[in-house]
Amino acid sequence: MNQYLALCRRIVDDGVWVTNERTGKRCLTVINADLEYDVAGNQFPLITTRKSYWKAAIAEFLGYIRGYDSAADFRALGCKTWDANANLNEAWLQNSHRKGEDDMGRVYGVQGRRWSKPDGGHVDQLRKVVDNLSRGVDDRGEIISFYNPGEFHMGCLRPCMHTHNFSLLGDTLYLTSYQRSCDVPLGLNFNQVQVFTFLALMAQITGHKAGQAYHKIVNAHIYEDQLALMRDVQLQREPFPAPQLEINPDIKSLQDLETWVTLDDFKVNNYQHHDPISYPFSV
Ligand SMILES: Nc1nc(=O)c2c([nH]1)NC[C@@H]1CN(c3ccc(C(=O)N[C@@H](CCC(=O)O)C(=O)O)cc3)CN21
Ligand SMILES: O=c1ccn([C@H]2C[C@H](O)[C@@H](COP(=O)(O)O)O2)c(=O)[nH]1
Repeated sequence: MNQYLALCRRIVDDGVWVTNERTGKRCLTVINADLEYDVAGNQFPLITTRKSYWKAAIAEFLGYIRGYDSAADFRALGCKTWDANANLNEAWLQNSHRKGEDDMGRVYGVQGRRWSKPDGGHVDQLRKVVDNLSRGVDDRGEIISFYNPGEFHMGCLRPCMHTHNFSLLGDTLYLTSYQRSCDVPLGLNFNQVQVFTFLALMAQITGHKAGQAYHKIVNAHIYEDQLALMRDVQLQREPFPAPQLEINPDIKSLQDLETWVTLDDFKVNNYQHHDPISYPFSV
């Protein structure tokens, strides 16, 4: 939690105003942030200086794991975060690749599970990583990349957290995740939960101990209409100790994640938090 607050403070104190063409808003911006999560010690990096909707964050990630491309499928899991980008983003609404209501196009999970090969067929990146790690193999390329510039025009948004790189040292699994663009008041709440949970889940289904997760962010920003709430409300609050994440131990394979797992298979224990803060969202 302290590293999150330090990043917020750094943006408020040292950030530079940058105008963003896509949203038409100015963002207070810093470059380069390195966050680290103690998955081994189950220090769940949930924001405590406001109420954080961690279930929606896990649901969103489960949708990526399943390769979903429809905001309706995300809603069915308990996550509304793709509604606006799928249905209110003017450029995407005009795009001939959009297949209708709720379609997100070839984003995130579609690339992770069905990356198109130029000679036909698809690559299932996640399946390959799970299979290797389950055999105790780290080929130094256990990478899942959602970043496919050749298909950006076929999706509603370029991926923000775009690459997840797993590493095995002995029987301990590590994860390094890369993010090109980060909405610190809203998106990072979710992304911290997702990086942590991804490592915890992958360790569980491949039969390894979880180590640390490393989260590397390039452009970290606060939108102009979020700044006062962050500076004058959230940053004035004292954080509580980190809660713990409990995952149903019956989840044992990628197939389990693809078929029967729901949000009821995740619990957070000892979550103490301050009141909710409703930050504006930019489409
Ligand atoms: N501007 C922007 N920021 C983002 O963080 C973001 C995007 N766009 N577009 C794609 C996804 C969607 N994500 C989102 C979208 C909405 C919330 C949000 O509204 N969160 C609220 C309430 C969530 C709930 O009730 O479930 C929050 O207070 O955290 C968070 C992440 C993250 N991404
Ligand atoms: O997982 C996510 C997804 C999105 N974001 C934020 C970061 C930016 O504020 C927007 C995306 O806009 P771009 O113009 O494509 O950079 O969404 C996030 O923080 N986390």
